[in-house]
Amino acid sequence: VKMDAQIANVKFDGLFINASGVHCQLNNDLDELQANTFVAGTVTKSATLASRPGNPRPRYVDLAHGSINSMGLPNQGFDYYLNYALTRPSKPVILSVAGLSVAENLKMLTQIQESSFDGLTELNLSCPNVIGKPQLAYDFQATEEILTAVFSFFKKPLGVKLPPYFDLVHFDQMAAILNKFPLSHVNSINSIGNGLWVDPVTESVVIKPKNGFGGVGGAYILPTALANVRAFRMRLNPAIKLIGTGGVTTGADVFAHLLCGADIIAVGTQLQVEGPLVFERLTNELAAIMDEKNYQDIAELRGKLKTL
Ligand SMILES: O=C(O)c1[nH]c(=O)[nH]c(=O)c1I
Repeated sequence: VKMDAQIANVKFDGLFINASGVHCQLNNDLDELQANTFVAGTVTKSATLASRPGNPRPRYVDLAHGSINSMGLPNQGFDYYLNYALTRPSKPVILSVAGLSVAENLKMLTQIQESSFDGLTELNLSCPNVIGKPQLAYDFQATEEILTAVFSFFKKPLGVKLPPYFDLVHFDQMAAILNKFPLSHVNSINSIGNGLWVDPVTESVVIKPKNGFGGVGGAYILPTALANVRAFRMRLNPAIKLIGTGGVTTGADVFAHLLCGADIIAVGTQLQVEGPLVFERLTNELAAIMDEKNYQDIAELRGKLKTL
């Protein structure tokens, strides 16, 4: 079964990447994914200029049908990931940046522009867990302003990581903004921000930061992820590709994301829970579904979701 995709000048020989934040903080984590036959590319942990320890622990918990996290952007610092991208990969590396200010984002993007990096860059506009900082992509004016500033000098392929939206008018408004820019891709969705999990035994929240509020991932968020992928596929210029992220735990979930229009698929919570073997399982489960339906190539079904 043919499973590949292209975003800008980058060819992915397969469908799967990790979701930024999972299995991608250190070189060894990234190398392990790069070496995995069923992984087509890797995304680095979103970077800030300086390294960060992140929020106090416990800051990640697996739940019955997903996860909750308030990591707080722990990372080794931008140079670490740029170096990785420049020296190590056999497969595509997507560099994720999440500066704490517009200036910090522009500084990192300038360094990428001036470097020999020729892969994809992803501007994370949706981190929900930096205390005191909003998810930037919920501010449409600020989003348009930062993309205008970025594209005034950044000439390499650039995508954005978006939070989930929950209102069709917001899809219209956000897509209208994104269509103004020569984006390589949109990665949708990030975790559903500021969920809360309560442990009835301890009568307590389960993560320490932010009084227990954190981003929700995993099966809980699949309907929201599918809606966002579909909504943006229907609204964005075809030249803007889609990375479908959120709620993938089975081959059927992958198939659903593809029907909604995803070009490649990112796996987060289920990678955290199951480890890198998840990619072989998802590949096999998807291939079985495609065989059963007599599809030879993903291109035959991508974006072909039917309505009633
Ligand atoms: O807390 C985090 O580090 C984090 N957690 C998320 O769920 N999404 C993000 O984009 C980030 I930057």
